[in-house]
Amino acid sequence: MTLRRPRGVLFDLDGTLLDTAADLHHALTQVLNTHRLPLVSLEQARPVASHGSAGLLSLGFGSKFNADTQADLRAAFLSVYAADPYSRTQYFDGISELLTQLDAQDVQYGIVTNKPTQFTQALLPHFPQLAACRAVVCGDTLDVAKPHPAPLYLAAEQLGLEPNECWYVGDAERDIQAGRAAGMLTVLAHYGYVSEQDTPALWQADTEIQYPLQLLDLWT
Ligand SMILES: O=C(O)COP(=O)(O)O
Repeated sequence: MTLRRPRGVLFDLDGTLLDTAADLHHALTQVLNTHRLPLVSLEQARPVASHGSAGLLSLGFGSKFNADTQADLRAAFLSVYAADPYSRTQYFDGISELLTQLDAQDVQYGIVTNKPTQFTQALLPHFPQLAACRAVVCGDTLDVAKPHPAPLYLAAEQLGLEPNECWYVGDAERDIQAGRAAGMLTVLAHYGYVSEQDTPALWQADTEIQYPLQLLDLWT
C-alpha cells in the first residue's frame, strides 16, 4: 500500500516504541514472590504487557486477583515498577532510526499511551529521542484514556495538526479503536505484544507493519 506521507505520526508506547515487557515482568515476579506463588515466564507475560498492571496481575494471580485484592496487589506491583521502570527496557529494533528518519522527512511525532504519567515520565529521560517529543499524552492526562479518541485529539493539537493529518501506530485493539474513532489512519504494530488469543484481523486497522522501519515503506 502506498499512501501520502502524513504530517504527523502518533505512537503507542508499550509494545510499539519501547519493549517494556521485561521490566513489567520483573515487577510481577517480585509481587508473586512476596505471595509465594508460582512465577510466570517472560514469554507468558509479553503478550499481556500492553494491558498494564491489571493484565499482568490477572495472568499471575488468576482468580486471586479479584475485587477484594486488586487495589493492594496493584499498589504493590506499581511500587516495585516505579522503583525501576527502565533498566530492562529498550527501543524495539529500528525505532531510533525510524524517529531520525521522521525528523529528516519533517514528519512530526508524539506519544499517546495509557501508561500513567508517573511511569511515562520516569522512562522517557532514558530514551532521549522520546523525551524530545512535542506531544506526550498519558493514561491519566485526561479523565478518559484509549480506546477513547480524546487523548489522540489532544496529542494532535500538541503537534499543531488536525487529527486527520496524523496516523496512529499501536499494537493493541484499543489503539486501533482509538485511532479509528479519532479519524486517523491506523497502523497495527504487529511486532508488538499481540497474543495468540488476539484477533487482529478483526480490529480493522488500515494497514500493519511487521517491524518499525517498515512504516517508512508505506509512503515511499
Ligand atoms: O501501561 C499501560 O496501561 C499500556 O501502555 P500503552 O498504552 O503504551 O500500551
